[in-house]
Amino acid sequence: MTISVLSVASEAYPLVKTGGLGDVVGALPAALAAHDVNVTTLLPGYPKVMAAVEGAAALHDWPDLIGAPARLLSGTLGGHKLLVLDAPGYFAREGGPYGDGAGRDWDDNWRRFAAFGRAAADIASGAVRGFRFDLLHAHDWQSGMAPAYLRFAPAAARRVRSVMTIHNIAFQGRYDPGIFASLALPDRAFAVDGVEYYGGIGFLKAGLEAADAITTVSPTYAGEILRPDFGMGLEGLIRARAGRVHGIVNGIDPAVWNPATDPALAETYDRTSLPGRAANKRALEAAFALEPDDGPLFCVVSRLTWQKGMDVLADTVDALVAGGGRLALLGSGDAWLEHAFRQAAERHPGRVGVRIGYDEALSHLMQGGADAILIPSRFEPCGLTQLYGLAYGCVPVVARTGGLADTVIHANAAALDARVATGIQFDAVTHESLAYAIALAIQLFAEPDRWASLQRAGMAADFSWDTSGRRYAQLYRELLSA
Ligand SMILES: Nc1ncnc2c1ncn2[C@@H]1O[C@H](COP(=O)(O)OP(=O)(O)O[C@H]2O[C@H](CO)[C@@H](O)[C@H](O)[C@H]2O)[C@@H](O)[C@H]1O
Repeated sequence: MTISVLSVASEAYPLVKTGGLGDVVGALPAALAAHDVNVTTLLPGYPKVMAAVEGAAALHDWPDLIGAPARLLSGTLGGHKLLVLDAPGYFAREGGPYGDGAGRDWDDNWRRFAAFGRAAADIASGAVRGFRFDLLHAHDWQSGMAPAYLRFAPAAARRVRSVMTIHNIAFQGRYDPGIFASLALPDRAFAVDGVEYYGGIGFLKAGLEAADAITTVSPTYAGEILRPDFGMGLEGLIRARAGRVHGIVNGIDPAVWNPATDPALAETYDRTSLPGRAANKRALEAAFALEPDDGPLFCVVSRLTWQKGMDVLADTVDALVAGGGRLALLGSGDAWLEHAFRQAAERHPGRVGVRIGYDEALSHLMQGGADAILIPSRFEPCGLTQLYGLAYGCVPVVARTGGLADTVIHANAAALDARVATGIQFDAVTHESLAYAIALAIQLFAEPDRWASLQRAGMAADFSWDTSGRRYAQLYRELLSA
């Protein structure tokens, strides 16, 4: 039996992406189609998303959706069904999906994403003629109210199952209790097993409490968030619902991330033609004004934040250069970290190149041209850049946490001898252990056979969506038969 799922998210590649959430939501429809699951994606009508549904006729109107009018439009996303919530009062703004160009969050984010969640629940439960879904799958706090609205719908409404996925627990959508009156929920929803969260309202909390199942994006992280240091206030709830928590690792979309076909590369290559990477290394050096040489070239493609351990990396750049390495960094985020990396580039001209900003094509060239990618995250639900690194022969050097622990095989002596190692892991996110991991990478790089073995083993690993798509499909079926 084919299952129809409404996937509800604030980002989906290629229409809107600020990070890994966009990649995963963009890849899910194809990943699940192979397992007899029909996915329709619902996105907010940001200007770029609206451009993709230009001229579409309205399928439904909400005269007053949590305080502003909205309509529903349809289009396609990579050949799969797309629904767009056109609500100009909420989404027709310049800037990013969550804030203005200067990075300040919009003051009315609670209203924007409450409206989004409300619309999702209406659509899933059949309020829009022509649409009927078996299950609603919500991603991150921006969609967290959708399962809550389903749960607190009038008793007569059709029961629709729901799944809440945590991609990043650090962002929780936490607001003052004063907004409750505007959410159009029954009074009983303001309760510890409802939308109430430490005296206020929690959007992610609401979704986690209401959903029939909770998933996160790696098995290790699913275990970590039971603990206070990773659960960030939600660990109690997650422990209470532990029987419903599943860790399903992300895959990568081979149509977008494949070094044999990638149009962003200077030269395409595969596992049998690794020397083809040299042309990409030269192009990368040119793009970052680095001295061309054959020594180890590290890269970073990351949000510049505490989560990603970028403060520790900033303290370790000098050691990396002193050891004979070079660094190309692409990222944006906290102003003080952007400043620290700009200064590092000034200290080490030709050895450290920094590009502050967001550049999708350049991120592909970095994976295709750098020798290793550094990912010193303090927590990492799954991580995608290490998966791209593995697929591209750009050896990941990662903190042993979350999905990084699950997807990289550390180059210890036994793994190297068995030729199964795919990268380097280190334990504590400190200057000392990161410097040690970088030194180990430089040492292994100096042994070309060993290094090529790391690259080839990584490129041979299977991170396609096939296995994970099957697991989501299985979970949906279990929930529908319960
Ligand atoms: N400056 C830049 N220019 C171009 N591209 C850039 C960029 N900065 C980052 N990216 C891209 O954004 C994505 C980042 O994805 P990650 O999974 O590594 O982390 P993120 O924290 O965003 O995702 C959260 O959700 C995902 C999805 O579940 C989890 O894997 C992860 O652990 C979790 O923190 C990658 O595609 C990367 O290439």
